[in-house]
Amino acid sequence: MHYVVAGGGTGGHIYPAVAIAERLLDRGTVTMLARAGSMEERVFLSQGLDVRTVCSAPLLYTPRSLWRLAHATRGGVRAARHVMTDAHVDAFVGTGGYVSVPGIVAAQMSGVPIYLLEQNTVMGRANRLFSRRARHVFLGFPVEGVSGSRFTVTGNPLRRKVYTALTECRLSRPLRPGLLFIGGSGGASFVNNLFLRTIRELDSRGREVPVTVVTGTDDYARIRDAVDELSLRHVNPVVVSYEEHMERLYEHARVAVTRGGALALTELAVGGIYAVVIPYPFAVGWHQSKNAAYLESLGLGIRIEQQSLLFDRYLSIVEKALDDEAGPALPASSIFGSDAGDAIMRTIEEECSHD
Ligand SMILES: CC(=O)N[C@H]1[C@@H](OP(=O)(O)OP(=O)(O)OC[C@H]2O[C@@H](n3ccc(=O)[nH]c3=O)[C@H](O)[C@@H]2O)O[C@H](CO)[C@@H](O)[C@@H]1O
Repeated sequence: MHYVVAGGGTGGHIYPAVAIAERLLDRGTVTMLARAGSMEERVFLSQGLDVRTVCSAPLLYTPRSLWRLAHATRGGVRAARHVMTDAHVDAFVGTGGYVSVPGIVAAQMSGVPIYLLEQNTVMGRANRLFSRRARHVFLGFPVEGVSGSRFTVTGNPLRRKVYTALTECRLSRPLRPGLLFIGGSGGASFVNNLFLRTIRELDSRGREVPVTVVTGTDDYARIRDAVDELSLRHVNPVVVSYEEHMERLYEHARVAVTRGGALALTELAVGGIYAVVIPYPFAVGWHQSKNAAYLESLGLGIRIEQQSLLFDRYLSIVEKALDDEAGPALPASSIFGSDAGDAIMRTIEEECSHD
């Protein structure tokens, strides 16, 4: 079997593409589509994946017609069609981001079955436009108003190493005592500022808790300098700009303060790491807030909106969660209790082997 996979732009699109490719590689060969010089190209190559570059245009104007869109991204579609016709392709998988668009259009033109992943509780723009053309849409979270046999709530696929480490983390209770701050794949200055205020306060209370922050590359120097200036006595925080091996940070965490990105929330839920979620307030359709609400409904975390965050209340939530050695229990038959990557791979394999 030969598969083509595309997803790009941010970690929330790129890492699910890696996770699916890792599983499909057990069953055949995989070619990844990426924009030249992009984050997805760098990540795919670092994972030893076979990459072909295509150019792509933003979906800024949400074109209604596939053919108008095909025109706007014609260079990318041409390159993607070459990939589809060079070898017999059994399936195309798109995990979102602009780069998946030429892949979807090329797959449609070449008669290759299309599979899509929607990571969030709200359908993204590209998936809204293309889900009718997909043979199957995998959902990382239940999506309001979406049902039917073509849609399956699988949960979000995680990279194998991350999934294994997190599952072990959840099973080997009690959890390690660390507090982790993550602002999504690009970092978030709001989360970084909250980290500074939190460590100052925990230090003044004499609380010796291991704290790590992943700042994002843009804010790294500012936060590192600010930590040096605090001259802390009890808390000795680790400041990281970007972590290639997130499992190493998750392994030490009991609680995470995080944005509401679908992949971060999935990873925390799988690991049984309590999530204090401060959703990005400008996310399209408030999807981060809705992602967080879903986690909260399962008792796996709490949602605090940025606009209404009261520091003292927030800190008492964090401290209470840090004192809970066992962490939250995963409800029976929750979507976070099994390997979504394997489920997606099995569906694609089964459906394509009947063709
Ligand atoms: C601002 C915005 O609209 N962000 C969106 C973007 O999130 P974004 O890409 O920021 O965030 P996610 O939390 O979904 O995914 C981040 C991924 O990057 C990884 N990671 C992160 C930091 C790091 O240093 N190293 C690392 O490997 C995480 O382990 C995770 O796998 O796509 C997600 C999936 O559609 C959406 O839910 C988010 O709303």
